[in-house]
Amino acid sequence: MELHFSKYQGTGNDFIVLDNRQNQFPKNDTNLVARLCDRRFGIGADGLLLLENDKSADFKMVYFNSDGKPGTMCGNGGRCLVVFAHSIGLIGKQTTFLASDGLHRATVEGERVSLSMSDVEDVAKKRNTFFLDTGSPHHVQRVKNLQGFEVAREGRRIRYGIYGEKGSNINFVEQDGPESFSVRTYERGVEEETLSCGTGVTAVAIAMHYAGYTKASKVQVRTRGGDLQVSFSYNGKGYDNVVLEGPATFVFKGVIR
Ligand SMILES: N[C@H](CCC[C@H](N)C(=O)O)C(=O)O
Repeated sequence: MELHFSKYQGTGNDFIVLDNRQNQFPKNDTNLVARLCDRRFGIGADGLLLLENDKSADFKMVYFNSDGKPGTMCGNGGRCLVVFAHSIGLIGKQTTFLASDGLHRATVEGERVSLSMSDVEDVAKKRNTFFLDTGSPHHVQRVKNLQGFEVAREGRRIRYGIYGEKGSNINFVEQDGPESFSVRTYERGVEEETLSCGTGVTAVAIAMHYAGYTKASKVQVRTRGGDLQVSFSYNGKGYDNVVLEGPATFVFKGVIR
């Protein structure tokens, strides 16, 4: 078996990307996916993305976390897959694709991608923490001194302590200005801090607006791997017109034998 792959990254959240329109990838092989994502025994990535055929959209995104198990929606991965689809000539500047949480629209301009995200029905608030689903589940917590914060240790404790086996992604946020925030995320399925998490950044922007820390409907979010923008409309109960915008970059390609 010979598998051609590409490596992409979106604000430092990195992915192995494969064109699986011929269905040749053994996607039930959890150990293989985990091994390909392993940074010592494999190519190394936070996740693996398959581009597949779909009846109603330009393509389907199938996403696995680096533990080899199917993930829910991935915002950085979605942007990477759009750039990949554009590079193989499958799509033009506009596209619609299917992911685990439904249809997404995207616009690609070089390495910049605007990606529509799921509506957010509600935000649960508990003291200074929030829980919401932006296609993936996210805990959002305000902290002081984010750069010195023990993200992996605290993230792991909350992920297993509060959210149990199913778990959640855990985001820690500090406000930089009226419309800007810095975020660090412990990712479920990677079980480590990653340099950026797109659905997490989206969750942070919405939670901070919901709590009144920002009045802006377009928020700048800084991650360790780069900057993202999130825009949205508040409809009195939840959020719609949610768009995540930022870079997605080809890194290298290769063959697995
Ligand atoms: N890194 C991703 C996916 C986060 C969700 C994933 N870790 C899961 O819980 O399945 C992103 O949104 O950019």
